[in-house]
Amino acid sequence: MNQEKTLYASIGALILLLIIFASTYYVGLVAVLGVNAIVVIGLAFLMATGQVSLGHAAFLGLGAYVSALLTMRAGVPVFLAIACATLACALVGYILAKLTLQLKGHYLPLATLAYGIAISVCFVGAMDLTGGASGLSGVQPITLFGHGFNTRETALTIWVVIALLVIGYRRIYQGRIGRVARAFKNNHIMASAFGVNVSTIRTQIFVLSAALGGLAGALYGCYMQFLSPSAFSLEASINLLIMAVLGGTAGPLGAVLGCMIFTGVDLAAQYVIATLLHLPGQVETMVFGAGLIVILLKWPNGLLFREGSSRPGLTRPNDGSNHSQRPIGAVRPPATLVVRNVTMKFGGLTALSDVNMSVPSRSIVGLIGPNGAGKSTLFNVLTQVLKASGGEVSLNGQALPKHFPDVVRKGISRTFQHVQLVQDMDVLQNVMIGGYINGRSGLFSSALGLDKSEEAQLAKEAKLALARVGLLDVAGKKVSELPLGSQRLVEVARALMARPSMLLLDEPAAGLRVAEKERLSNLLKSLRDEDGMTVLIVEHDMELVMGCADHLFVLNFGNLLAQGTPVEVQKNPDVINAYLGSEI
Ligand SMILES: Nc1ncnc2c1ncn2[C@@H]1O[C@H](COP(=O)(O)OP(=O)(O)OP(=O)(O)O)[C@@H](O)[C@H]1O
Repeated sequence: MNQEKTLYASIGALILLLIIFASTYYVGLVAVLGVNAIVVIGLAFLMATGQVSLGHAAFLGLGAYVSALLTMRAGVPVFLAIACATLACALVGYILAKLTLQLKGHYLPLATLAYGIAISVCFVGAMDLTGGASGLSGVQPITLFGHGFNTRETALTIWVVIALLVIGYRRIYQGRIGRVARAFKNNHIMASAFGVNVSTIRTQIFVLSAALGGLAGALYGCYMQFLSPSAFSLEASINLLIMAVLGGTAGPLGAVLGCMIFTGVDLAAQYVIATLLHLPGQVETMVFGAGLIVILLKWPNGLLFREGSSRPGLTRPNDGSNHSQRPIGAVRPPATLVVRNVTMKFGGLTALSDVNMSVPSRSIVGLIGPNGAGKSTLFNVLTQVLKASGGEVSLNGQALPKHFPDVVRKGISRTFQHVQLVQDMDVLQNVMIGGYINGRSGLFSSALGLDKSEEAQLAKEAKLALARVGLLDVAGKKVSELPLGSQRLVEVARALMARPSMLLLDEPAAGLRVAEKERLSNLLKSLRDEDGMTVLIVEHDMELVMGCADHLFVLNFGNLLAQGTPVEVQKNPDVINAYLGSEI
């Protein structure tokens, strides 16, 4: 049994023992702990994708009131009311996501703070419905076949829900959507370049976390049988956030442990601050607030479990198959790229000026030039990461799609000048991100475990891609453990996963050793000759470029200075003056 499973088993056993043998007071604590854990599982995943919510207690309250009112006022059966409350919160979450998730920087947490406060104020204001500040009593417990659940049965139900959620969320984290969601936290341009619609996935994950808030709230109401708006205040939201930060964002286990530790510390703090020191309760809030600041500053990805896990079994580098024998790609028709009068201006700076270029299919074409010549800018225009100020680019006679996540679907895959890998993820998972567009599974199919064969196929292809760049033996290592040169090759493997017809490589040889460069050169030739790919490469390593390119374009100050075969370009006096000097 691995460490994670042992922890799960220990937590499960501890909770079960408490539910069976502890006094009702402690069983109640276990129930509330479970309610928090349900919200925090969603909140931690939200944070893993780079989003944060300072108002999640609002969903807890919304779920609690909707479920309670449906059962009390409309006579809806409890389980149906819980489902309705969950759906209602998902709907509100969707609307709020649409309104707020486009916000950048500090504006997003501020917006979540605002709706958290606004919704909790409504709980107090809607006196007729919620009972206002005095609260709502007489909420129905969970009832099955006429039997109302007592505290122990309710706590057990809550923890059964948690067990199911943990299973589902663990699968989501490590499935197709979870993988890219964890990747776009810091690299949303990279994720988009592999076909990920970042805002759609962000919305889905936010909606899911809001729904979990609603579910938790409904269960909370059934346990407490009394609702007070103070339980869903800003302070409650901050406490939930502390639990999520404590547990870390690497998976649901951290979320559950974060809640357990928070509850333990809370009980201890209450004892020390109130009983021993006789200080008012607000001091405890201040201590927790200060704790949150320290943790966020020191461990921004959480304290206990941070990124770095991958689905067990997928990262075994050697499964006995001969990876190097199988070709990758070649599923698309050969690609021809034509660039007409492309101009790119950044304010007053013209990075590209009327550039014309034709890249024939099944060729290796080099794009060279001094620093600042506009090479990377052209790459970004060719993948629609940047919208050209003028001119047009066509692939096989058709204009490029307007949205850059769609470009990879047309067969253009790329690497980046500055390596854009998820440093804390292992190499195999990073490479699998490149195959995103070839998969279909979504959040629910992952949660239900229906993506196993797709994931296995993706892992197989990722190993094949790694074998082609000579890095199969490091598949299970974290990317951060690899030297920069190897990281660049991992990026090449990831780009191959999209099964491109055109590969754009931005300085892939930077940091490579001689033997690795030779391997890269052979790989490029084999991609052209065996897989029928077109390769466009930006590179300062002239030995590599001259050794493998069929044709070269030379940029200088955003203008096309020259083009021709490597031999022609090397003899061109303008190119020698501007870039090559007399070395070559
Ligand atoms: N997002 C941006 N905003 C403003 N200026 C930019 C931006 N991106 C690039 N530039 C400018 O455009 C010019 C071309 O830059 P680019 O990175 O394309 O050159 P390059 O040929 O790739 O250089 P290098 O070989 O050093 O990577 C430079 O003057 C650069 O400062």
